[in-house]
Amino acid sequence: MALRIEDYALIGNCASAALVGRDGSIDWMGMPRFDSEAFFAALLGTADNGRWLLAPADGNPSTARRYRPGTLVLETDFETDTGKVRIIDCMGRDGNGNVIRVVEGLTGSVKMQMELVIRFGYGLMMPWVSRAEDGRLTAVAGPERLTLTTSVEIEGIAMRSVAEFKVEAGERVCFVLTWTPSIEPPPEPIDALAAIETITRGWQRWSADFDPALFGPHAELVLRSLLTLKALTHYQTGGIAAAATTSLPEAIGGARNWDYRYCWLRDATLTLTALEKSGFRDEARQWCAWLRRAIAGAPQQMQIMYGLAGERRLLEYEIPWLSGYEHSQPVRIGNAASEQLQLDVFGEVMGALHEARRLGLLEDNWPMERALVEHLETIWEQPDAGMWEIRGMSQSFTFSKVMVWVAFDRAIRNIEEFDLEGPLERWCQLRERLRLEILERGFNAKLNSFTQYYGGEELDASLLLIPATGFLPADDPRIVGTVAAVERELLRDGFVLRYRTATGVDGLAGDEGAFLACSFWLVDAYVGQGRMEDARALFERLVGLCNDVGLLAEEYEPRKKRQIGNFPQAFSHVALINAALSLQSGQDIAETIA
Ligand SMILES: OC[C@H]1O[C@H](O[C@H]2O[C@H](CO)[C@@H](O)[C@H](O)[C@H]2O)[C@H](O)[C@@H](O)[C@@H]1O
Repeated sequence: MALRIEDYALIGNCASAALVGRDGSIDWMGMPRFDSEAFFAALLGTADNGRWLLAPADGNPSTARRYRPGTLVLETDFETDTGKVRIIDCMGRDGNGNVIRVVEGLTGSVKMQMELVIRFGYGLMMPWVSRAEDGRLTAVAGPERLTLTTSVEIEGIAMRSVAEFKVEAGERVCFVLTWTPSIEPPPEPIDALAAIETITRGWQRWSADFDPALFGPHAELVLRSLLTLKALTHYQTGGIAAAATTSLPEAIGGARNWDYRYCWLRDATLTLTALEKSGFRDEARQWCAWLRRAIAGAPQQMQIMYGLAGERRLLEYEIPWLSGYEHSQPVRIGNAASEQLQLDVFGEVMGALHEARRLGLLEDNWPMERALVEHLETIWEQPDAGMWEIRGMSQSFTFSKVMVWVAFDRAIRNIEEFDLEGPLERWCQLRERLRLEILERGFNAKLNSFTQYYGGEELDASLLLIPATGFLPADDPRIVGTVAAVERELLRDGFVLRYRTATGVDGLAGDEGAFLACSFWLVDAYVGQGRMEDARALFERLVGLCNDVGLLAEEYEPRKKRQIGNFPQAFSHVALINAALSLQSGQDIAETIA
């Protein structure tokens, strides 16, 4: 069985990623892209679905792990009765991507085991494993090839490649697993030790732009969050994956299991804002370029999410041969949310592009934005699936309408601030009409709160974001009332739920945990209302949920005290960064969505 989600750490090369367990097993990985078919899929099944174990052979070693500061180079120390070893894990881009694993003897002598089980096609396809002319192990199935370079003697036993070897203090044993298309020549061998140092320096150069003073006492965790966002950003395309995994469940044993290895405009736009506010302008520029390419075309065909290079067909299907994380089924590939109408996305896109223009990162894009807003004029009154991507009946979600307001507002500001052409008066009238409509139909005076959707009586954590849009300030009595209502209705064991699943609004069976981003938004709301003690206390509680290497999944199950949902998730880390920023500056994140 796979480990607890928080027992994994992320390594990656800004094109694909892998999860390394505390036990030394890489249980999730595909190459060359985040959304490639995994060849290690034990995370969602068993060891027979592919994994790469490298660990002491005997006993029950104690482990401690960390990233090298400012990098995605992971060090796991194993202490046994006979000695101590360190495994250094990281990924590079030699070939079409590789994993480098080095066992370093620290003290004594440790007997090690290695078990490599490659199953291409999400844990299903057994490859043909053979020796290349130079003696290296190669595994081929159809279009894919993996090549293992090591000095260790490997045996094939029961469809697995295994080895046992001893590591003495001061000794280093290297393994490099490289992915290449099978039609290309095998990869050139590399110097693993030199590559690790180069990769370390590359990440540290990136981290050098980080200014801890902006973030206060938890600056180190913020840097880890930024590194995680960077790791989820595809270096060539600029597309940002929402998470490194598919189908880690929102409730253990449940069916709310989705594929997050794609680029959501919402998540990515918020990621861009967090990166930019943290001083990482190049990423912001790259993202703008990605966005322009992805949404280029007919505005009515804009999607809420795309593949990493802007691919549009993300057909959702189930893969029944994987038993699911702790038997949480189904395991899904692709995501049908790509076909939904989610009106908030227009606000996020227009907000991000307006901000990019203000920062001088955007030129000549206005005709496309104008076309998008003109299209929005024709559809904004429709009910939608909302930012939570419900699969039940569409509704007029209040937050969606607020984000429609944002889209018109930023379009107007673009015209006014940058002297651009557009139907200013018509859009001003629409914006005002929306404002009045939202205040009338999205606010319930009896509850003294905004509601999940027009005319409803339920709460929704997305409403906590209203001050960040500029629609109303954080200290407006209607916002204060909404925050109080969220505290009353959506807090579970001190963490915020997205909404009450029991109402059936999402059309899905079962429950889910507390959505971590929402709890961070409550921190922002407290800061906005000057409730600094509450803000600090909640923030401390939340950062206490980060695993030993600073990573967060999408959700937390307070009763079982464990992380759940896809991992690590950009949304959670973006919210952590913004909350740290707002706590440090002592004010709400006015217009984070802009
Ligand atoms: O729970 C239902 C939905 O869950 C996923 O969506 C969530 O993750 C997205 C990516 O981080 C985020 O943008 C969205 O706001 C979240 O609700 C899933 O992708 C959906 O298909 C599913 O309906």
